[in-house]
Amino acid sequence: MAYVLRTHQLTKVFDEKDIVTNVSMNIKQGEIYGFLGPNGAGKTTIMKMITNLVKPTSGEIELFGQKLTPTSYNVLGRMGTIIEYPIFYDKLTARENLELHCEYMGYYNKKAIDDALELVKLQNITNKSVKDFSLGMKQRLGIARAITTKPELLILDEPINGLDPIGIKDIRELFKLLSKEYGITMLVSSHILGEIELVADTIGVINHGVLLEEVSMEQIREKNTDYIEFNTNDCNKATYVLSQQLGIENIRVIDQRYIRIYDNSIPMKQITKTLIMNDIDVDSIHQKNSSLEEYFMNLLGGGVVNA
Ligand SMILES: Nc1ncnc2c1ncn2[C@@H]1O[C@H](COP(=O)(O)OP(=O)(O)OP(=O)(O)O)[C@@H](O)[C@H]1O
Repeated sequence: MAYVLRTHQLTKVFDEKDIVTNVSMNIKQGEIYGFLGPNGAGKTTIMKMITNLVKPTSGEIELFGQKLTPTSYNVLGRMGTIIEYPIFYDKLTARENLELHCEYMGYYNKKAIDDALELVKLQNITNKSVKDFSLGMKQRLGIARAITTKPELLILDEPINGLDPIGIKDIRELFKLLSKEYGITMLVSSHILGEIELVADTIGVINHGVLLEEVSMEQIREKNTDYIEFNTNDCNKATYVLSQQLGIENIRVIDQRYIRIYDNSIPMKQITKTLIMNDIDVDSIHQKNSSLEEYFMNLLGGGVVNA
């Protein structure tokens, strides 16, 4: 398996506070890696360490198979990044901003600028200065800037933040295009699951600086378990009866109103019968599929991951 980016036990302590702890991420060539976690989880700090903007307290970063050091300029030149909000020269146009950027990077190539502007659909906005751009246009220009130098890896920190649904859809399509057509590996952070799950091949979930899970979307979909859910006014008695009489252990009480049974071996009919025979009122009992959202909510212990 070819990895474009790996971190090994990456750790950052700021002011004696553990901000990132022993994070080992593995990003494969060509994939979109969704980096999901609530605000303040440590995503930006990790991205800054990967781009040499912040020095790790300990641990290692491996980019394109090479260990990242303070002088890894060649490796950094193979990446395009937007970390926090993209900053532009406000009075200049989109093209002028890209030209300046390319000159600064020592990579002036008119065709690359044309291609990048076309990819993000800004090729016809010729006279407008960036100060008159919408947030979505600025995000798209940020991506254009990150891809003008033909990077192999794109690192984008919350690129969808603050965009309207149409802007989000545009960016999502752009990500897929960059990944599938141009083979660019992407590390994209977000605190919103709905944005990430539609584009990512692999998801890394982080909370309080700890990587809780790194899993492919395919595996996640397989892991989504079925359960039986019913509504009752006496959850305590119901859980007691189900565990004592049917031996069901995998039970969860939601809001003191609903009970979920994660045990496929007992038929729904038998559960209903047992509850009724024990004088427990049961409203609406049904078989359900737990959603992806619940899976992540459980993992994050209620952290914000949905819009
Ligand atoms: N230079 C710094 N000095 C001290 N603390 C910092 C510094 N940079 C970040 N932090 C703290 O590290 C924690 C993680 O911040 P970080 O920006 O990495 O999180 P995040 O997951 O990207 O969240 P957000 O989406 O809100 O930016 C926060 O509590 C933040 O206050």
